[in-house]
Amino acid sequence: MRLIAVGRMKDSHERALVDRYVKRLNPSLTITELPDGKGSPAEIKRREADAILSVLPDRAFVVVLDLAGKLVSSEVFSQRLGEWLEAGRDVCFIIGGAEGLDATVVTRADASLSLGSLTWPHMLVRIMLVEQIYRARAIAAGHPYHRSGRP
Ligand SMILES: C[S@@+](CC[C@H](N)C(=O)[O-])C[C@H]1O[C@@H](n2cnc3c(N)ncnc32)[C@H](O)[C@@H]1O
Repeated sequence: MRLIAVGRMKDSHERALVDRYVKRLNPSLTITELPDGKGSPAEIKRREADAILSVLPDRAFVVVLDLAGKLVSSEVFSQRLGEWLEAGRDVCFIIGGAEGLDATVVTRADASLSLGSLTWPHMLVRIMLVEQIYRARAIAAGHPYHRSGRP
């Protein structure tokens, strides 16, 4: 699996949180950080989109993190992720920068995921996404990390 994310995570506490989950993931997750775009908001989005699309592997199964994306439970996310992995394509998550994702990236996506209707800073989204990927794989493996709390 891959994660393409705009912006460098400089804060060591944030990096430690990401590492906490990434080091336990199976299959592994490779994170590619892209520099923040420069210029007007529209130019920033277009430049970041060019950079994102240029590093996407061929045949990637692209999942964008988007406010307007699909809202799913952790259990459903676990099931979907399992299906995407079994399909054998390179599952590639994308998190935008401060201006969000350009329409060209959203259009390229095979799936979209929302973490709710609140707007989160992209570094927090990265932390929450890797936790949810870890949780999804724990659910798939029957590991007690996840407790649904509901019948
Ligand atoms: C600060 S947000 C960008 C906000 C931008 N105004 C927009 O409408 O997308 C940076 C990135 O974090 C991700 N993001 C933020 N909140 C999210 C949410 N609730 N669900 C999914 N992704 C989110 C998206 O990938 C977004 O491009």
